[in-house]
Amino acid sequence: MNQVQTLSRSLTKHVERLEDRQRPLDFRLIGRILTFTRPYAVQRNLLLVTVLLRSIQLPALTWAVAAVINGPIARKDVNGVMWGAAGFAVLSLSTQFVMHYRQLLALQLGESVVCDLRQALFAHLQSLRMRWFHQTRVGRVISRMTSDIEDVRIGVQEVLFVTLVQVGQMLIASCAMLWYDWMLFLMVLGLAPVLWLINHHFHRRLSSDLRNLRESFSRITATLAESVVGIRVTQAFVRQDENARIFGDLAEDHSSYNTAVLRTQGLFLPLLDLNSQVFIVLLLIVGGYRVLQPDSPMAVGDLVGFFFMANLFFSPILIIGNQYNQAMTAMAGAERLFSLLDTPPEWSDPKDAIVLERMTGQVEFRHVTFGYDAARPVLHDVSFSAAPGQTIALVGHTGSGKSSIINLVAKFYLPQQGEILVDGHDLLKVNSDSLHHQMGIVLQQNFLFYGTVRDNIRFGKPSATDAEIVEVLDRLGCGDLLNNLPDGLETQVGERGGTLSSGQRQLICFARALIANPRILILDEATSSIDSATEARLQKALNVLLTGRTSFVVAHRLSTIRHADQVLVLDHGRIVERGRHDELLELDGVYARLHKRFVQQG
Ligand SMILES: Nc1ncnc2c1ncn2[C@@H]1O[C@H](COP(=O)(O)OP(=O)(O)OP(=O)(O)O)[C@@H](O)[C@H]1O
Repeated sequence: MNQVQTLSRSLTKHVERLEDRQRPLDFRLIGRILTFTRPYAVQRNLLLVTVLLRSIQLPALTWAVAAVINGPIARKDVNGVMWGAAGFAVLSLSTQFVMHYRQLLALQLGESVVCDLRQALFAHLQSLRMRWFHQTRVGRVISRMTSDIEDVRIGVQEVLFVTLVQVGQMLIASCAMLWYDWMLFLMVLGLAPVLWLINHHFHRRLSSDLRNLRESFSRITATLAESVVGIRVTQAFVRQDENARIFGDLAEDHSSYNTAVLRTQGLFLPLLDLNSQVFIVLLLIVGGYRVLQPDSPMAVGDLVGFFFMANLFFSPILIIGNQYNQAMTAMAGAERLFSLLDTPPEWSDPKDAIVLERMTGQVEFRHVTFGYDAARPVLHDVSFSAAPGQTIALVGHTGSGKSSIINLVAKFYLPQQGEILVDGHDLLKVNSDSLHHQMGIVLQQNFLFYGTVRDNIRFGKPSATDAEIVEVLDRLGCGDLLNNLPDGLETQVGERGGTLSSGQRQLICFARALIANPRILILDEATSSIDSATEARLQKALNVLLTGRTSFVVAHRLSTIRHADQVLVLDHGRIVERGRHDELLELDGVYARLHKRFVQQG
């Protein structure tokens, strides 16, 4: 198999993992969506009234035309025709009025439901624990919030009420046809399933063609995105021709699916039309024969009225077919949305959780064993104690368990065995918010949110004034940082802080942590290399940040380790050495070897 086929295959696999776009109607799900309309019961009930009126109005309009033809026109009664036309005009005006309000109310109801659903989903997402976020792809979370909710919105705003109007219209048209001529009505009833079957088959085929089309489009966009992001690698490895060939294949693939969609539409739409024409021919023959009978109870006007009603009976079949398709899409979206809403957080604080008032910052691990997957522990029987105000440096090879320890201190995960105590309280029994309020975290990636420098620093203390922010920056020895920024505190940091240098980003993260004045500080030192002047600055700021609080530092700088009260050396999830820097050097073990490498690299 050549490379083009391999890539296409792997992309196909990726796309095959796309979630199902449709699922059968499920009244449990529909009921659940409808519970979101409860706060808007008045609006929803008014909407149902307009739906009822709409289903009556269209047949009534048609009936009025037939009545005028059959009555005043047949009698050549000019006055009657004028009154009839006026009556029709009034009825038609009221029809438009009701249609306007039906659409408006449906629009408002759909928007309200979607807005509430989005908020419920966002609040729920924030309550989920770290493991869920690690296991779930961001794209999936975003599509819950966007395309799935959008499908539900269309379901509420359009599908539900349009279908009700159409079904109502069909029922009333059926009654009218029965009244005009029950035999002709039976003929119409016989044709309805044929039309429904053709329509259903058409939609199924179209839906499968459209799915192929969507998937091929996803392959194109995925390849395009990769090509743009990875252009440097492409050019460096002179892969342009190869990539162009792969892209060409995908583009041809997409084109063939597009043709298939058009071919399906081109085949079925005339077929549906033909079906209607056949129906008209049959109705003309049978209806005409019945009217022409000398003792026929059916007048010409009745036949005209019957034609109109038959049209009102058949046109909803096509519309309902379309809506049915949309409804199945909404079902798939709703099912995914609700299954996310029903995902419980991995754990919750006990009801009587201890609220930590003012912590001293004493932390103790007692025989802690932990694994992201319980069957595969990454920390084994870890025990240590950190006195208030101490700095604990975590050192070890990559994957040795340093970040896992800070994940446990921060109560992002719970251990499988052993206990973690803060101020003597088992973390399991501690109220998480009260812990997090007194905890500061500075991560390696320096995550900044979209907004200004001020917004980002205030994240640590929403009530902080500008004076407090400036004071914190001064304490960190980086007051001049603001002068170097184009708009001072007002400077936009761009997406993820993209408009700032990595040193500036780190300082802002330090300020964000310091302004909250945490009792426990967690710091994953950045490994990115920065110039020595910035490095010295960060070190000074770091010393300020660490002073007076219990700190856990995943240390990458020798100076941080030297100043630590305790260095914990990890190897394959176990603490293999512990002590101060000098003591560990004397041991001449794992740490001494790591140190040698540090010094050589440094
Ligand atoms: N979210 C996760 N899900 C599953 N396994 C994980 C997760 N995070 C880390 N691990 C695994 O746990 C082990 C310890 O990882 P950890 O991140 O604690 O190491 P580390 O010492 O901080 O490494 P580094 O210095 O590279 O950041 C590794 O084997 C890693 O593959």
